[in-house]
Amino acid sequence: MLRVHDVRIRYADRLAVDGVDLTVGDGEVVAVLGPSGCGKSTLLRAVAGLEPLDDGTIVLDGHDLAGRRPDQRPVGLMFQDHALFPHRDVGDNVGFGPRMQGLPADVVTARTREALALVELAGAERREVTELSGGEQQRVALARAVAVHPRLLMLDEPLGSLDRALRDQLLAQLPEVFGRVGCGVLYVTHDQDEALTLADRVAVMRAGRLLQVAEPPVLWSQPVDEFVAGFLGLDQVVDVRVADGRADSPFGPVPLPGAREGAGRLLVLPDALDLLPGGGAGSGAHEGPGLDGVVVRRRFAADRTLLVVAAAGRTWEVPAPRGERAGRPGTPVRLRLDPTRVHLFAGRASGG
Ligand SMILES: Nc1ncnc2c1ncn2[C@@H]1O[C@H](COP(=O)(O)OP(=O)(O)OP(=O)(O)O)[C@@H](O)[C@H]1O
Repeated sequence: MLRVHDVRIRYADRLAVDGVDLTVGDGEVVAVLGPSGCGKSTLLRAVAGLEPLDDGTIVLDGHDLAGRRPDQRPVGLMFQDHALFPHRDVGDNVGFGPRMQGLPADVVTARTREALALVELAGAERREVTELSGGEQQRVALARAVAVHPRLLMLDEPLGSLDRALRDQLLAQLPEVFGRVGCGVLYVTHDQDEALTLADRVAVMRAGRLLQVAEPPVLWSQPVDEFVAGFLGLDQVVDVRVADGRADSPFGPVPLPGAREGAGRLLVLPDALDLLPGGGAGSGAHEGPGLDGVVVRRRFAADRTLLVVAAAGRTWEVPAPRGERAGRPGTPVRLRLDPTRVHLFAGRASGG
């Protein structure tokens, strides 16, 4: 439905967007994920018609958007600073787009009602924007973006200004809203949680270029390089040497059928490791790939407890076993590696 082809956008002497190709299908949610300054917003602004292209094309529903003003493009926009009109009430804010489209008053009213219901603010038309909480304001901004019945909904860091609890709450609601709106969605964020939670496909951007566009499980288990992995929080990477379909790693030999020979870097996925049950250091030598280490500390993540284990000159994280005394600092343990939960980075000499 949306086809961005070889788009370049230059500010003075620097390319903010450098040869980007990206598609969004009807009903598909695509997240553009990348660090601050990588060009995400510029790309989104270009699709909205707020930034001229230096090169490339943007086609929506088969129509080249070149020369179409922002208000002539069938897109809905929502930004981090929601930019609601403070002196108008909720209904006037949400009805703004449909009014600008020249729709009759009764249609504007119906669109407004429908959009507010969608974000669970039914009946809030006459409330003052200034009296709403931050989360409610963001929902009004979302309602305003969908009230125009866009073909493409574009959101730029829509949850960026919210505190953690509100952010999580809205994050949980967004998939249903997107599903009910039913149009394509382009979602810009620097937060990998948001991208992986919401998107059918994630495009990872760095310095104006897209490094990888993939479905979340693929991105997570087969990142193209260490930057993409690191940006997703995957940082358990070790040097290996591959020969005869096996990687010689600190865990011992790891089978990698078909992998290219030579030096490489092996990503150990977060779910690859557990503790050998009942195993102190030195036990389980015949249990497949493993590594002896010592518990450093416990770490509480949102929904589980992890043990930080020192082994082979670095630390690793494994799910903590149940039980009060299990995994006390100083306890010798044996890490067990699931050899199917690793990924060898395709690289110069080490690809595979
Ligand atoms: N109007 C402008 N004039 C000159 N340079 C700009 C302009 N807008 C953006 N840039 C530069 O272009 C690059 C990309 O900016 P952009 O806002 O697209 O990045 P971003 O990934 O969205 O970052 P953030 O999440 O911080 O907004 C940055 O280096 C930025 O400084």
